[in-house]
Amino acid sequence: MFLHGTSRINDAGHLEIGGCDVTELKAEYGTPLYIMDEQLIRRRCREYMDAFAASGLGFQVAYASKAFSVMAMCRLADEEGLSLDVVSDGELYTALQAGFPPERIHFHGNNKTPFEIEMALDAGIGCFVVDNFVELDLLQAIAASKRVNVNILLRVTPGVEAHAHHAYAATGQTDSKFGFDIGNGTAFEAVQQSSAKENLTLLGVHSHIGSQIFETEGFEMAVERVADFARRVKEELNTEFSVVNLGGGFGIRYTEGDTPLHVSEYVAAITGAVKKFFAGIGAKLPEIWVEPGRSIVGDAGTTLYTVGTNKTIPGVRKYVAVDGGMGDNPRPALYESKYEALLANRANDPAVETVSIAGKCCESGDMLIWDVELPETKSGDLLAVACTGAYNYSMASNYNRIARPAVVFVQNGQSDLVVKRESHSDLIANDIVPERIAKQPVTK
Ligand SMILES: Cc1ncc(COP(=O)(O)O)c(C=O)c1O
Ligand SMILES: N[C@@H](CCCC[NH3+])C(=O)O
Repeated sequence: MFLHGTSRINDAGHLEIGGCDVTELKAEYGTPLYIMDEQLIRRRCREYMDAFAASGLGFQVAYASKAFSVMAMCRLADEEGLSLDVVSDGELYTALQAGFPPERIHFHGNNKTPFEIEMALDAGIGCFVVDNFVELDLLQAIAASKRVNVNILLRVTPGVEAHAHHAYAATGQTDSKFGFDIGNGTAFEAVQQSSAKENLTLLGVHSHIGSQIFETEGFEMAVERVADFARRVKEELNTEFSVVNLGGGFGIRYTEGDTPLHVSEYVAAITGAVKKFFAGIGAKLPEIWVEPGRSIVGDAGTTLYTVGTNKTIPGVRKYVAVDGGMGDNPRPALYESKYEALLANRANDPAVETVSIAGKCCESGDMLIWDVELPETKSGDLLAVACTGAYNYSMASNYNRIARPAVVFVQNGQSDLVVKRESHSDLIANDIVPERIAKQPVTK
């Protein structure tokens, strides 16, 4: 397994992250456990901030909290000077409860409810990324009823087919549930309509082409299309964009075959394209906003499991089961995502067998890794799966009524619990047995 960030093998042959031996983390917090390398998260935040600062353009780096939305992460993002992208009342609530400055929060989503819009307006968030005509009218109506003005970006689809890791993660193409299409004229129509809405201030446009993208061409093409659009809007409507948000999607290394660029290379490509394609359109270049999620937290996360049972099917394969699975990491089942793993309590032992890592859910598709080379595993061993910081905790479920794991931040030999492990009582906390049913006589 590739060792990310502060991960290393210590003298005892154990995996250590942030100076914490994972066998000790298991003793203290149990498994499954999400372990987040705080230093690596901060490093990624700074790589974005420094690269944009070096570009000389105005900018905001908004952490896409959908990747991993917990209060400690919101605080960390604030401390590092990032803005925040939220996509639901729940993510907004998490951010506000963490004390995240509302003026640096951007609200996304293709179906914001009236409740969510009111909540965000009451909180005084910095900007709505408006997705469609229904929302445009709704936002204007609610803002007018509250007598407030609100900044908006219009989400556009630039018609770029990005090389995302899965079709479900591509969003820049015309056939997408998100945004106003530039190619068919709806984006232009949206700018016209926005200008006529008294309580809305149009800052510019937003384009997010997809996720886990390794090359820069898609982003550069999106900038070119958005710049062409900006030119038309300026010429025909005399409206200038002061902000262009280019979304997230910057890839990370999950397994050997993944070839992400350094953060600075993505940023240089984007800012270079903005300087090139926006030159001569307006009096000054727009501010550039981005929304990285995966590339801030993805490789900082490791999930620690305890090995339980195994099953060998001669001539076919050996299954090794761990105490978690698709409940804490649905990505292999959903996108056939690939991961690397390490026997964390005997990390220096040579690999002697090829096994497949199964979860404990009642689903054949509950497989974390097909075919990984490991030392011979025994019940009670610890298995670490790398790169689980993004879209794992945030996409976790209680399927089979399995409690969601705890999350710890580790740094400099210290571990801090940031999410408690769910308890059995948490699992039934919202259950109600109506009296009508409770009173039924028990049938024999
Ligand atoms: C609108 C928007 N912004 C930002 C992101 C974050 O993307 P990523 O985690 O790939 O950086 C996403 C998710 O793909 C998104 O849909
Ligand atoms: N959730 C996805 C990517 C889509 C993210 C949000 N648009 C993943 O785990 O890869």
